[in-house]
Amino acid sequence: MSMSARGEFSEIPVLDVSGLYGCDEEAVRAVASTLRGYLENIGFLYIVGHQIPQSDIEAVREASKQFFALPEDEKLKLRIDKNFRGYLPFAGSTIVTSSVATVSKPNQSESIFFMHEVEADDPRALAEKPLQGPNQWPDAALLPEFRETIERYVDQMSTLARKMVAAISISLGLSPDELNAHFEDPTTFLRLLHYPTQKAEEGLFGSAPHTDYGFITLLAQDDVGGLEVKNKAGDWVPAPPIPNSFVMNVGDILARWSNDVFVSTPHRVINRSGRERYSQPFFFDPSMEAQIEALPACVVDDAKPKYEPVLYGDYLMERIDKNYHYRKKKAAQESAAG
Ligand SMILES: O=C(O)CCC(=O)C(=O)O
Ligand SMILES: [Fe+2]
Repeated sequence: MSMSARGEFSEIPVLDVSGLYGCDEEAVRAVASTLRGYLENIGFLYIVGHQIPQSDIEAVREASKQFFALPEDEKLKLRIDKNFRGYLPFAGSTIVTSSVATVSKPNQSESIFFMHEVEADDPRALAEKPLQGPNQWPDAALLPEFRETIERYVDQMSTLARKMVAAISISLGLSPDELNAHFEDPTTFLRLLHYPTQKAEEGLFGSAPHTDYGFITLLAQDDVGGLEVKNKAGDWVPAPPIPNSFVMNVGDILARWSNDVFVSTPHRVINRSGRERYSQPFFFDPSMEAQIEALPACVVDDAKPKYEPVLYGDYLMERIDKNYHYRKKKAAQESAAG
């Protein structure tokens, strides 16, 4: 593929990560080294050779289709809550912190978020720590296998994500476990997305141009297409469906942590297909308590790091409060009170 410098790309590269699963250290280093180049220059790649069965990915897609096919009042019983778990109806989010575009029309999608599970009687939930509470599940009488399917997938995706975290560590010359230490209680989001067919209209997006907040995103998409990634020239490069792959991308906190060695690249979705589209991004992020401070491996000599250290939890709450309508009133009250 043609890739010469940062941001100059005309397609999204494919990386076979099967080498990460063996014990050949040379093979592990080779994967990590190629990965580093992609994360530095593009911020996006496909990964293949992961160990997640296609049938488990498809089971989640089926579960997602069944959920979105429920009557609206049934879905609204799970309306997204203060812990960011649940259903975000069609046109529920407009990205206002986007530095990439002036965005005014709501996204043409509906979605449901499942985060890491926190039981109602968990001390974190009882103390009302931000984003710590139970997930909201559809009625098991309506969708009997839904919860099991989702929970199995979240386990599998977390294992894959940890592999990728280790590979990123290695790519930076760190020990494989160095970054994983910040993911002791990882903040995870599985988002199931449904994009109805949309009309071609200026400024109308399934998902408006944005960067992801977190560390890495691992996305499974159906065969419809519509995801696009922005290159340095400002062209939108398609990331079409590739069987058995995940699209992996760098989120803002990884870019910040790496002192901008890695790049968090704007992307968007326009569903021009005339078909409905389903996708399932999995966001794997640090513990809320993790201190995110420029990795020494990413700072040249005695240069001053570009960003102040930040607690992941503080950073995340600020981003979430800015972007979602349903939280805005609450956030305004909180800042008025504080
Ligand atoms: O649906 C997709 O392909 C992308 C979704 C996305 O970018 C997001 O949810 O952050
Ligand atoms: Fe995204």
